[in-house]
Amino acid sequence: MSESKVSRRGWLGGMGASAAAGLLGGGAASTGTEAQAASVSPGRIEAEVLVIGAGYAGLACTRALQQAGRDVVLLEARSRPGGRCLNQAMPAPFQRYTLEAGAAYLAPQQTRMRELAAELGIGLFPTYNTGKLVSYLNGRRGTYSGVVPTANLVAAAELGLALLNLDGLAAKLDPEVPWAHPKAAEWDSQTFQTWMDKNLLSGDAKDMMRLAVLSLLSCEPREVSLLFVLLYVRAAGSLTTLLSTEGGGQQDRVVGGSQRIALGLAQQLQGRLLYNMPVHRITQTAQDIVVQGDGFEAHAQRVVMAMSPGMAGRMRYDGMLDAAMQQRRQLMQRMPMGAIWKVHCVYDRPFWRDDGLNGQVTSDQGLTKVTFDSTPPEAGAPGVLMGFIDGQDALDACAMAPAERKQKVLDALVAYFGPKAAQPLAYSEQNWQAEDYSAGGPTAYTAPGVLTALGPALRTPCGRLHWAGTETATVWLGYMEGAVRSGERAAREVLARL
Ligand SMILES: Cc1cc2nc3c(=O)[nH]c(=O)nc-3n(C[C@H](O)[C@H](O)[C@H](O)COP(=O)(O)OP(=O)(O)OC[C@H]3O[C@@H](n4cnc5c(N)ncnc54)[C@H](O)[C@@H]3O)c2cc1C
Repeated sequence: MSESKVSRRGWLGGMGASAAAGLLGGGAASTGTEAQAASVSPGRIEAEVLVIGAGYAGLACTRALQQAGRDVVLLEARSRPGGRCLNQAMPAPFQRYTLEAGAAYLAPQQTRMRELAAELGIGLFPTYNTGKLVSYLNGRRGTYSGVVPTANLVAAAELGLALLNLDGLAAKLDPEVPWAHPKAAEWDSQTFQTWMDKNLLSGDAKDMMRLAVLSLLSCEPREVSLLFVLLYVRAAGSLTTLLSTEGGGQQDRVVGGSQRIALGLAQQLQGRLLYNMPVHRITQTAQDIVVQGDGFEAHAQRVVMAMSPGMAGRMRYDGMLDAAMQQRRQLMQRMPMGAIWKVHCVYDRPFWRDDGLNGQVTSDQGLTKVTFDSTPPEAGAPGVLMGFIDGQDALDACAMAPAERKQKVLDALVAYFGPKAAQPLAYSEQNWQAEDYSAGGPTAYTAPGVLTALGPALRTPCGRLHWAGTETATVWLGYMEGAVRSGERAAREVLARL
């Protein structure tokens, strides 16, 4: 393997103290020293391939290139790996336990993530799923089992049929080229709300379907294209798989938090992962491709952008005027992120379990409408209720004072789980809209017209520039699994061209 030429002296001179701390291993995982030791010229990095963004896509891509014997450097803006996946210490006095502020769950079908966990010796455990779910619809509280709330049997039957109908449509799509389906234009000319209005009669069924979209994409049905929803479903197998705990998207959790897998991958990269390196400009020349950020310049033969289209769209791109790049630029303006908060309420014990409840909620009101039991697996750990705030609620929550927001969350939990929920011993919240290098979550989506007009631009390389990130995946698009697979696909693309 040829050696990267990386100047440590130049970076330390050109960057602030926190950046320097990151370079010296002060971030969440040590950067190691191998690439830095190959320092030759101030402020300049040289590698065969540069990967930008150390979320799961970038980590998987860099690892695959390194395993293929290529000289690769991974540049990350933050001082930690994992991107939309973030472990946090629980608030005092429970700080020895971990909360997952971002991605948490793994489905049994998410095989690459599970293989990586196994390889790193990181265990999984089942999401607490014993007992009934709570439904809170039209101001009435009930309990149920399975995927669909049964408080209104007619609506439940209608919803069940709608799920089957959507699964049937999704199954016809080729996830590599959903825009090539004969009905793609029809499906991409309407929002999911339009489809719901045409296909669901009862208000309750519409409310529950809205909740399904909110919980999967953190956007409103009126914002997202039907074709995109079908692609999302197709990439995961079925809507039931996406919405299920046992056997589906929420089946398992990672012991110690899902960012552990990212930290483990980062550690394997032996100094090729550099933190506090936000990239601002990418220039393609006849000989190479140049990446610039605060106080550094990096040269390579190929660059992989491993982040959401919106984040990639914030760069300045020079020397790339071909049609593929013009289309990519347009796409990057047209793929907004969902809006999401994650809140955690910590209690001395998981009291809802005593009432035969598994901590999961389906609600059409309240600031948090979907909750899970996020109690850590350690014996004697405190009970934790996690709530998502999605879509319009998430946008509204940005404008609330912290005390008001917390009170609204607790009001909702009291409605679902009773008065004991009113007094958590600790409370924490994560606002993904406020994260500079995510700007929302869990994934980007497309409004009508975008996939059919610009879908191929998701993955088409632009000269020496390649695109990864979960949004470019065809399997478990929007999930950690999709991110890993997208990174490995981009690595194969690069290897074929080096
Ligand atoms: C609240 C929440 C809950 C979720 N729940 C789940 C779940 O339960 N299961 C699941 O599988 N998925 C879940 N997801 C989705 C999952 O987190 C993402 O699909 C996945 O992490 C995306 O990985 P990525 O590598 O594609 O992008 P990212 O994780 O966004 O990584 C991109 C990286 O690029 C970096 N970057 C951005 N701009 C620059 C720049 N200019 N220069 C250098 N670096 C830059 C960022 O800092 C980041 O590290 C959730 C997400 C959120 C937010």
